[in-house]
Amino acid sequence: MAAAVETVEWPLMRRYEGAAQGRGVAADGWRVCLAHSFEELRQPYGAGDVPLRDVLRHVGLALRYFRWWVKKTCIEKKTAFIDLLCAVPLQQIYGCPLGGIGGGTITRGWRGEFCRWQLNPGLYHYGTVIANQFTVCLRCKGQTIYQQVLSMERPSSLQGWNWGYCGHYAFYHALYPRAWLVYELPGQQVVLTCRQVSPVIPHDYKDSSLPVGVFIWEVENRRDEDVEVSIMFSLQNGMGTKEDGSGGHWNEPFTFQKDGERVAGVLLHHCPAVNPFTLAISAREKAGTGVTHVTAFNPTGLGREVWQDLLQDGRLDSPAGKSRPTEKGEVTAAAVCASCRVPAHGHKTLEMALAWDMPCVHFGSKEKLHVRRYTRFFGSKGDAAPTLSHYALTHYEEWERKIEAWQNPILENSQLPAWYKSALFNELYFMTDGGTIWVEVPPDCCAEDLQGPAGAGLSHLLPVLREYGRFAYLEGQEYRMYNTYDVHFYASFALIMLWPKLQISLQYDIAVTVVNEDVQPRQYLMGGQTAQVKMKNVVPHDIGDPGDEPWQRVNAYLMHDTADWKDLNLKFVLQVYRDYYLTHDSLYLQDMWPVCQAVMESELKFDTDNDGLIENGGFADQTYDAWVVHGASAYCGGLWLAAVCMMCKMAEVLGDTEIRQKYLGILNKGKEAFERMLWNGKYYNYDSSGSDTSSSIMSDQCAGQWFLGACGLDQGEFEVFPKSHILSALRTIFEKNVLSFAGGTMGAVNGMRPDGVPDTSSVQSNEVWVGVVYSLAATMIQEGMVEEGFRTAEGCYRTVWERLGMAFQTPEAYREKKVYRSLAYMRPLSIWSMQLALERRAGQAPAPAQLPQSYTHP
Ligand SMILES: CC(C)CCC[C@@H](C)[C@H]1CC[C@H]2[C@@H]3CC=C4C[C@@H](O[C@@H]5O[C@H](CO)[C@@H](O)[C@H](O)[C@H]5O)CC[C@]4(C)[C@H]3CC[C@]12C
Repeated sequence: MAAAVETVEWPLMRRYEGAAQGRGVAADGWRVCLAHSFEELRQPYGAGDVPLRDVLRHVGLALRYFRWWVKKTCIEKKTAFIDLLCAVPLQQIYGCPLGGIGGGTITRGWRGEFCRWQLNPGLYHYGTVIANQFTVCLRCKGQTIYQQVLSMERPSSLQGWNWGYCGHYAFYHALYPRAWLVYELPGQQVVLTCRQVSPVIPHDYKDSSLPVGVFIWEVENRRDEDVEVSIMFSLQNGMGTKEDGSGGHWNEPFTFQKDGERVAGVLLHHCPAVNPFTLAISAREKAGTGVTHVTAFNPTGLGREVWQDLLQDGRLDSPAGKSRPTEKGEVTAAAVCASCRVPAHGHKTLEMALAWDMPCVHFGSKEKLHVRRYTRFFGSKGDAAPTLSHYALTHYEEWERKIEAWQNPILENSQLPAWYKSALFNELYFMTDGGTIWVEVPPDCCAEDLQGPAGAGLSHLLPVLREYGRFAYLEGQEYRMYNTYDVHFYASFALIMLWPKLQISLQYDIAVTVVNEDVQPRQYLMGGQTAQVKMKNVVPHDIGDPGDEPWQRVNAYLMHDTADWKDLNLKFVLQVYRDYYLTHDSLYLQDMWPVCQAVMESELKFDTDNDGLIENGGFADQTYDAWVVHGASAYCGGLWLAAVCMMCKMAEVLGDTEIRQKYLGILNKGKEAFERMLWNGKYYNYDSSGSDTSSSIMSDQCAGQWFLGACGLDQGEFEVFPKSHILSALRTIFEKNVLSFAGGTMGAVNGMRPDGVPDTSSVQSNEVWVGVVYSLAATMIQEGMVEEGFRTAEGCYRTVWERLGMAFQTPEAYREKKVYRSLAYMRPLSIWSMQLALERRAGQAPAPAQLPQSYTHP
């Protein structure tokens, strides 16, 4: 047993028996031995986990939901936007997804499997396609000495292949958007390192949109003789759904040459009635590297012909011409093989790619045809797979240089803990694998088409959307709503810091919906009341369901009527100023200003006693949508004061003295009311209702301060919350919600009673929300509690990535024991606010925006 790896640093490497470290593997990231298995298997939160009191409280909701679910799934034959009755079972298998932003994703597992598919936008198919493999063939002196599928599986199909690779000799290492698989080939003195690269590059709006992934195979020959090495990449035509056998799919070999660079491979044309696409597997031809192929084979049979073909000479037969279209019930696959000679004690590289071209997409309703972002560079005819493959294989080195230039300053900072470096980059997987879609605005589209019937009067809407397209990502893979806004508030830090133009574009889309309405009546499931889908002058909950027609029909969420939610409007105002502060985009600020005023006007009606502070409505009227709030509250009241403060600041920047005066008056009154009604000497009470749990300690009580601090609006004339109160509240949260919960090892519980027992008054007060914990950690860092901030966030990372096996599917929530809720969720992207807080402390954050010339005070 070599076990040369430090197991404290890599707790998931205990079973590693190899000695190889691989070639060029990053020093930081998430590392796991392929033989590892996670001991704790959690369950999705289900009806059985609901305490009797909550059962009684939610019985009406349960009945209404059940009725709605039956209608949706059994009568309309559609899937539910949240399926509480059929949760996706937890599989502890996922690794880095392949693909850029918004062109679809194919996730590989950490054991190398192709297992999670999101080619139809926002709609996931979970299933490992067994034919999708890399196989290695080694030949010495003209004889094949070793041929092995690089998979631990022993499937019932393709039994003519040599399966069952020993996982103790391989490990996986992820540092998104790259990942490495290191295979020691037992007894062969050959080490293979497969580096997987996707084009996810901050501030890049071209290559980051491409639906491609590259696999660079580094082959190390430690023998005293030369070895001929072949890597075969096999792929099924389709995603492993029943559609693969629907007939009419076909494959064809291709070569593509440009600027003296040549790639060769096979195109797999997949031809369903809706959203047809072409997959391409390919390799780069260069001196000393030969590329061969099998155009079509049966992946459901024994696979002997392909196996023998490779075994014979380390090459594939390479027939010319295309395959015939498949019959109904028939499935087809193809393979590409790259081969080279590696000298004794030498090293060689083989470069392969997977590209997919689904240029035009329909959502579930099939009403509108959308054209993906990458088509502006590669065309929308559906013939781009060869050029995409060539582009990927000739540009990945440049992508890696850019990725390293972005990541290295953080990775090389010895002050930062290793787990944080892994968390920061790996959590970014959701930017592409959040059901993400990035589409073009049609060229014939005019401002009126985009602004909706009410005409939003946004002067730069059209140029922004024309230049940068439209972007949407899901609340979660299991919560199928695009751009859920109360949650995006947390995640938006990743977007504004890395792809600011996409955040600006998303905000324009929200602004349009604000001024528009949808008067269609419907019943809301939580309260049972009937109200219209979307009211004018309020921010929607979400931009729609990809199973329907997003952008066109917003507010897929029908648990509550969110026109009465207290946080959505405020979160719009807070993001507008934050975005302006970080981008200095004054045109954006000017366009958003009337919208901010409109939503704040709507919000003012929630200040029923005119004390300058809004009140919650006695139901779960904010992002904690199953945790009731009465009267003034730390969470919404704090967000309100922060938004009022930002209204003053924006009015100042824009020279709008009247509005500035108005909100200054509200701010002064509201601050006084907030302190009087909620401050208890140690922290801000959950709410002012005086109920049994109104003195609960909410981990998110400083959310307003979090945003103010991120925008440098937390001191001097802009000090909204007294510094001493914020520090005392954060210390209390650290002591109670973090250290007194699960021994301080699982992050912060949402609600804690002052006596150190979690608040079980609602299903959500008793949960840890990973994204909230990362934002809390950022707030702590902003306030100088750096160690506490890292300790708080570390609990979540270690729980999710190291203990529960939920890598690349970080859930919204977990409890101390047994259950989790909503896998692969948007909110944890808030970890990027920790990075912003660290950069601000180090003096690297952008300078505050200057006043635009035309808007300077008179
Ligand atoms: C009689 C039955 C056996 C008792 C059943 C009780 C259940 C009906 C409820 C118990 C737990 C409830 C769910 C808790 C969370 C939910 C999430 C929510 O959607 C999104 O949640 C985010 C918070 O996590 C929020 O920020 C986003 O804006 C929301 O889009 C939808 C409701 C629910 C699923 C909730 C439903 C009812 C229970 C299952």
